[in-house]
Amino acid sequence: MSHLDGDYLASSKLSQNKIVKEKEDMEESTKKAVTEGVDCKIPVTEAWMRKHRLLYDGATRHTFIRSIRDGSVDFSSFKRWLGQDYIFVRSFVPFVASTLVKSSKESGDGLDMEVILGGMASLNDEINWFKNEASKFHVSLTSVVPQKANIKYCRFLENLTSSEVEYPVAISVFWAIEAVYQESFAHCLEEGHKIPEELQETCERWGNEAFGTYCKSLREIADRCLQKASPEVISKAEVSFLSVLEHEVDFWNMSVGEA
Ligand SMILES: Cc1ncc(CN)c(N)n1
Repeated sequence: MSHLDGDYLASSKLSQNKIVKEKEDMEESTKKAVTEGVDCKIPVTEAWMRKHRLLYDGATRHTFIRSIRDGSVDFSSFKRWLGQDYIFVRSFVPFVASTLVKSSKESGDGLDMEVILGGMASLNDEINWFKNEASKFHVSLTSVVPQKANIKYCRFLENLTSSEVEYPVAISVFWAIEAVYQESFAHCLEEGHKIPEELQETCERWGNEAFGTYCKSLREIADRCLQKASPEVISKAEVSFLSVLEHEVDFWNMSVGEA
C-alpha cells in the first residue's frame, strides 16, 4: 500500500465517519422535527378560527353587540332580538337532544354526554329567562312572528338533527353556536363598558365565567372528535362551522332591522 493509499484510506475513513455523523444528526433533527410537529399540531377548531378570523369576528363583534357594550343600543332592536331568540332557542333544543343521542352512541366514557346534558339543562333555564325578560320588556312571545334569518337558521339546525349527520359535525356546530354568544357577551362585559343597567343581566347570562368553561368543554369534545374523524367529515364540519357564523351574523343583522 502506497503512502498515498494510506492517506486515501485515512481520509476516506474520516469522510465516512463524517457521513455517518451527519446522517445521525439528520435523523436526530428529523425525529425532533416530527416530534415537535406532532406536539405543536394545533387543534382543528383553532385552525378554523385562524383561517376564518374575519367571519368569526363579524359574528362576535357585531354592531348590535358593540352597541350594547357602548350603551348606544336601540331598545327596539333589543326587543326584536329577544323575541326572535326565544323562538331560536326552542328550535335549538331538538338539535342539542339529537347531539346528545349521537354522543351516547359514540363517546366511550360517557363524559361527553354529561357535558351535553348540562347544556340541555342550561337551555331550560335559558327558555325561562327569555320568558321573564320578555315580560319585563313587554314583549309578547306568543305573537312573535319568526323572521327570514331566524327561519333559515332553525331549518339549518333541523337538517342537522338527522341520524345521518356525523357526531363530529353536530358537536362542532353545537360548540360554535354557544361560543359565538359566549364571546359576544363576554366582549360586552370587558373593562370600560357602558352597558345599560337593564341589559347587564343579559350580558352576564352568556358572558359569565361558568358559561365560558362550559364552552371550553364543548370545544375540547369537538377537537377530540375531529382529531379522529376522516378528512371528509372534518371538511363537512368546517363547512357547517362557517354556516353557523353566517347565520349568527344574519341573526344580529335581523335584530338591528337590517335583514
Ligand atoms: C342565535 C343564538 N345563538 C346562540 C345562542 C346561545 N344559546 C342563542 N341563544 N341564540
